[in-house]
Amino acid sequence: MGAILTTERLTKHFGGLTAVNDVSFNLEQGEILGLIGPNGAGKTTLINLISGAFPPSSGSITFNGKDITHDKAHTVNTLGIARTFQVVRIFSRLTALENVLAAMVDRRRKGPWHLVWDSFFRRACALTEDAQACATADSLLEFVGITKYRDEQAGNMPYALTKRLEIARALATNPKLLLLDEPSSGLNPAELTGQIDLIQKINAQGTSILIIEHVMKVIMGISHRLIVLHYGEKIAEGEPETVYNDPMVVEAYLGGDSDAQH
Ligand SMILES: Nc1ncnc2c1ncn2[C@@H]1O[C@H](COP(=O)(O)OP(=O)(O)OP(=O)(O)O)[C@@H](O)[C@H]1O
Repeated sequence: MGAILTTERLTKHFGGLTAVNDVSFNLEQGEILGLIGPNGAGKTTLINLISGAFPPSSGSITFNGKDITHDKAHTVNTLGIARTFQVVRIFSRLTALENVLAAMVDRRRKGPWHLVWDSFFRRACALTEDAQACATADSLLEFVGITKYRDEQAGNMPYALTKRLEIARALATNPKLLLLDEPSSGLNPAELTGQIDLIQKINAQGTSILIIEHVMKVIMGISHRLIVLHYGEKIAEGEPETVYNDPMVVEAYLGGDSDAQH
């Protein structure tokens, strides 16, 4: 199928600190690629670079054959890359439906008056022109399993379901590549299983996924391949079982003071 994402010698310095150092990898079309490494290894920085949150110091990023190295976050999103965050980012005073609609409005780049959330969204679903948007938002809520909370303020939703809402918001931009930053953090075992099922369901629909995860059960269970960062450098890449047993990885990450949750 070929790579949907390629980084070449990607590097990011923060002052004297090199958070990502000379990292090259491919993410294949339709793949779930796991990104692991100890705290501070550079995982979130790598996702920030790919999603256009800030530019790399050097190196390049190619998405779908296009150089996106210096594209800003909104452009990257428009091209088909969406992300979630380690700490959930949703609008707690908007309902679940409004949260998804807001993500769709962002994507459609409407004028600023569309940002007057209260007046807009209360009427949105009643307007014929936005009926399609509402139908899409409703189907996304159903897809991630939170239809019951459609008209609840997101701030009142259980934590695990806010993580699903954030995924629904990312899917609202219709991504070809989804970047998930610790989608299982803070979830109990039953919720973990549900999260794994959801990620696999998204992938089964053809969306490629790059996932950062500390919960080994999750990352080993769903990744087609793993890459490992350590002090900003890629130290291993390959089949999950092989990487998991790589002595360098055991030494750097899975042994010692690792915070990996088995
Ligand atoms: N905006 C920033 N400014 C300065 N330093 C930063 C910035 N973002 C990250 N860093 C530093 O870069 C290094 C890598 O951080 P990063 O958050 O990417 O690691 P991580 O592997 O995602 O860690 P964790 O698993 O704890 O989330 C750390 O030393 C961090 O303090």
